[in-house]
Parts: sequence; structure tokens; C-alpha cells
Amino acid sequence: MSPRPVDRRPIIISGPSGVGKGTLAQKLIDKYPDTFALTVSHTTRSPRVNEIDGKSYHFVSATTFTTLLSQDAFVEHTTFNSHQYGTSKAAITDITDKGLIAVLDIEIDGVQQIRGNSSIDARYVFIKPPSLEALGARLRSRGTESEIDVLSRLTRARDEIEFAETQGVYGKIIVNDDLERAYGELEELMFR
Ligand SMILES: Nc1ncnc2c1ncn2[C@@H]1O[C@H](COP(=O)(O)OP(=O)(O)OP(=O)(O)O)[C@@H](O)[C@H]1O
Repeated sequence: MSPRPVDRRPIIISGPSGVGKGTLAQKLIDKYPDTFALTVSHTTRSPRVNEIDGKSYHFVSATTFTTLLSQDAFVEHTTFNSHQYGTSKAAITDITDKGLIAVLDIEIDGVQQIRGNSSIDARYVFIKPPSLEALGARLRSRGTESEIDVLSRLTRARDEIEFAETQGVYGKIIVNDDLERAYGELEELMFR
């Protein structure tokens, strides 16, 4: 049986694009599927190869996204590289209703929106790259972004790291240098 974390609040994992937050969150869920589950976000971007609708994301049209927004369905939403992304309230309650702990993998402006929404009490973890150079290499090796996208993500990453280190939002900052080491730090935090 999996250990049961005492702290049942949703976990918000954020950090620059390509830093490895998705990889870390997935490792936690793969190891403890009866304890944690990842919220499924909505997006207007097209699926990448191997992404499954309803599992990787809810892939929706811009019109559907706008309708959901007007219904106040999201706890956070953002536009990035011309595509919209959002986490619905239902995505969190779907998980907590099953007695699991919700894990949110989101960008920094989403974090700011959730912080402004006092109805959600969550734990905040920031995943930091060992350097911007390493982040660039990771993004390029993932092969899912154009060079222009990579450069725009790196510019944004610099601001995000500064925000994380100065605004006191995050209970924990984990440097994702070595994946296993960083994962160990995340796991220790979850079961502390
Ligand atoms: N510690 C690490 N060392 C080297 N490569 C890593 C490490 N952690 C993750 N990676 C690799 O970096 C790439 C980006 O990781 P991932 O997709 O998890 O990032 P992300 O932060 O979730 O990005 P996005 O927000 O754009 O989805 C992947 O190819 C992943 O395998």
C-alpha cells in the first residue's frame, strides 16, 4: 500500500517550459497512482504525436474555450504562443472527489491567478533549471518547438526564475539538475 501524505492540499508544480516539471510530476504519479493524479488541462493547441485527448489535455476549439471562460470554469488560464491553456475547477474536484491529491503542472501566470483566488489552498513547488543554457539544450533535444519558440521560452524563463526567487510564493524550489536527485527531493517533500 502507498504511504498516505498528511497534507492533502493540491500540489502546484511550476517552472519554465522545458525544465522537466511534467517529467517530475509524471514520475510521482507513476510511482503512487493511488495517491496522486495529474489534472487534465484544456488547450486550444493541436495534439503532439502520442498525446491523447482527455488524458494529455482536453483539446478544444477556441470557441469552446471562450464559452468555458465565460462560465468561470477555470481556476487559471493563459495564452502562450497564440494558444490558450486552462485548468478547470472540475479538473481538480474530479481528483479530490476520488480521495486522491491533485497535481497541477502549470505556468507562472497561472500560479499568480490561483494565488489571487483565495478559495484554493495549495502547496507550491518551483522547478528551476541548473542554468538557462541547460534549459535551452533540453528544449531543443525534446524537439517539439521551433527555434523561435525555444528562444521565446528562454526569455520568459529568465523572468519566471526571478519571480520565483523574489516573490516568496513557493514553499520549495527544486533545481532539476539530475532527474533522480530532483525527484527524490520532490518525493521527500510530498511525504514529509
Ligand atoms: N534532470 C534532467 N536532465 C536532463 N533532461 C531532463 C531532465 N528533466 C527532464 N529532462 C528532459 O527535458 C525535456 C523537457 O521536460 P518536460 O517536457 O518534462 O518539461 P516541462 O517543464 O513539463 O515542459 P512544458 O512546460 O513545455 O511542457 C524532456 O525531454 C525531458 O526528458
